[in-house]
Amino acid sequence: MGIRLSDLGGRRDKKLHVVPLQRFVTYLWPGMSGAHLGEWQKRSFDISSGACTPEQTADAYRAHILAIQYAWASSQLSEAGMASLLRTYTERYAAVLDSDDPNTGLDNYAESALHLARSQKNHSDKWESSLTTESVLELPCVQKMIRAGTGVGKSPVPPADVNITVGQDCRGLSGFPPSRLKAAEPPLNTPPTWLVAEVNSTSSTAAERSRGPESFPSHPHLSAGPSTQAKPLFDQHSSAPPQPNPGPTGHQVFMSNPSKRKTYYNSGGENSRGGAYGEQPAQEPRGGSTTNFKTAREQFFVDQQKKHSQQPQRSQQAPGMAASFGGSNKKSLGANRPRGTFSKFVSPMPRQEDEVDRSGSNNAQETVLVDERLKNFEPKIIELIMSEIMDHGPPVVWDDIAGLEFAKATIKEIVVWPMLRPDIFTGLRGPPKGILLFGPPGTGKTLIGKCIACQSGATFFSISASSLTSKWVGEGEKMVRALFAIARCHQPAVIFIDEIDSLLSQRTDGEHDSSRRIKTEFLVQLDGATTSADDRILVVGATNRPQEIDEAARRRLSKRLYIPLPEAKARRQIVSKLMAREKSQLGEDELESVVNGSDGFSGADMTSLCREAALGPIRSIQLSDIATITPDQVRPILHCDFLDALKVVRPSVSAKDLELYEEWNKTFGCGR
Ligand SMILES: Nc1ncnc2c1ncn2[C@@H]1O[C@H](COP(=O)(O)OP(=O)(O)OP(=O)(O)O)[C@@H](O)[C@H]1O
Ligand SMILES: [Mg+2]
Repeated sequence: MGIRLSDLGGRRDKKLHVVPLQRFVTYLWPGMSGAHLGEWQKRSFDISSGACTPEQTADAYRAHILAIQYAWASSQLSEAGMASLLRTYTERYAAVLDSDDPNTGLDNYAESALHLARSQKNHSDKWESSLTTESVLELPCVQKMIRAGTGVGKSPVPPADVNITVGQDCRGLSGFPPSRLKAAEPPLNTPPTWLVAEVNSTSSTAAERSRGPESFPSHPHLSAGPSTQAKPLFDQHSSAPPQPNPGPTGHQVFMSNPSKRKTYYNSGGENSRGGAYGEQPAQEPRGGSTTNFKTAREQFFVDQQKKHSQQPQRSQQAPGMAASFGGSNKKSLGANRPRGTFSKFVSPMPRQEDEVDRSGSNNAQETVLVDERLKNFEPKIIELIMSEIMDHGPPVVWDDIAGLEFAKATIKEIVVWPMLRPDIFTGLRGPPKGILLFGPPGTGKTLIGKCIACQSGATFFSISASSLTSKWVGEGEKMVRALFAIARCHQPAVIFIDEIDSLLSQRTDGEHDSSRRIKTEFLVQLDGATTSADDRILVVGATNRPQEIDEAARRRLSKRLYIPLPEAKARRQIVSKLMAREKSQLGEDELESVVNGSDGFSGADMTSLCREAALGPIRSIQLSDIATITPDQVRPILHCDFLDALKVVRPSVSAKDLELYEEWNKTFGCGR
């Protein structure tokens, strides 16, 4: 094939371009004739001759790059060859763009890209082509091409004519230089792909520009597709001297650094199949004076974000951008985060629900003692059990309990001392874990429970049968389990179950399943609590119907203490203690007669007797004086008042009932 290297004669620095140009043409069209090679040689030499304006040079290099891409895309060029050529021509192209010498460079890379990204005109937009889709078809060269396309095997134009004369003025057609006309004349039946694409894109670009700047491609400088080849290679308007350099700004300083640009192009040019220039400049290392540098793409997104600050950050690249950068991984100002348009927007502001949840959880943490052992229980049940912890209220001391010396001593021995000295009460001396207080009503069983709560220093749970029963099936068992679990978390603990007969009455065949399950669960828990050596949980039950307690519960409440009716001494103490708080005049003999007259009375009955006697002074006041009398004028409680009270207050416990208690105490009781 006849490569006419003779055409290179007289050109300066021709040696520098012959070899790459030959290789380029060989890569592009292995079977190309010498006319093609000459065309490329001529163009390359014209570019490097210095006769071209920087704009023309940049356009020419860009055309080279596109031609390389087309050749590679049409399998006319290997990938390695494409990468090598791309590297060469992108470096040259970048050098023209970056150079701040107005004679050789544009120094407007970023600025130009920014303008284009904003769909604004820059100085490259000064060129206005007069070509339209219709007018381009009327061009002689196009007509020739059309005619040549209809012919077979004929070349209408001699190969020698297929040359591009760069930089020559064109007077024949406004906006379409003769070089373009020459280049457009088809030297072969099938013109080179780049040439056809270029002509087509030129016409389309003219049509687009006629529609206004809005329809202009957003990023023609960096776009790879044919439609983005928006500017002609060489036009008369672009030969005008470049715009005065406004002075290097931060980004211009960076972009005018050819070494950095070289690194930029080398970084991804070979592997970036979809983009002509590989990695975008956003991946350049930043620091020092380049910290404030923003690439055109970054600046574009910043502007977009400012414009649409109310909208979520865009994650999708603009179509032009995506085409330009090939869709490879790019660093940007967060625009390529994996948060798509339809992905959930996460507001940096705390949500109201979060605030509620957080406060709710805090409250729950404050009200419910979190323990690993309680994790399986519902918070609601735990909260209910915790509310059953007895509020100490008015303190009750042992002396407030009249009589009952043996019971008090036993309870002190079982409850108080082991709590105080657990190291001594070990082994066989270990206290019983279950106590049953049984006896006639009103004898002070509940009062003893209150005293234990106050004096033992243990966590006191006062549980009634009603608090453990629920209309919901299964809730009662959960309550029982939760009760003992919480007690284990708060050792030492006393679980006081008043009226325990209602909870642990003997199981019968006719009873409801739910109450039977609660009893069973309670017995299971009671067994564990009363047999575990490590747990310091005391279960105290009180009942005035001990004979109704289930035998299994009776066994578990091993210390069964009879709380009998108060003896005469105890009754005296009750009256004396109550009268000491009131204004009374009760002599020893008179008190003795009251104690003797109240035989068989319970502690509650003795309290009722004193209340009745205390109303005697009021009843002696005249009705006319009741509104005006002062407290000091009310007379003291006298013996006669007790005698009147003894007439109306009767013992609440019958002798028959007492026999049952005595009998049961002899059978199951632990007292003397
Ligand atoms: N031993 C006592 N010493 C002082 N007061 C007592 C004594 N026993 C009973 N009382 C008085 O009687 C009231 C009722 O006592 P308490 O409620 O403890 O009786 P109880 O044995 O629990 O009766 P029930 O079996 O009906 O529940 C007490 O508030 C107290 O005023
Ligand atoms: Mg009671």
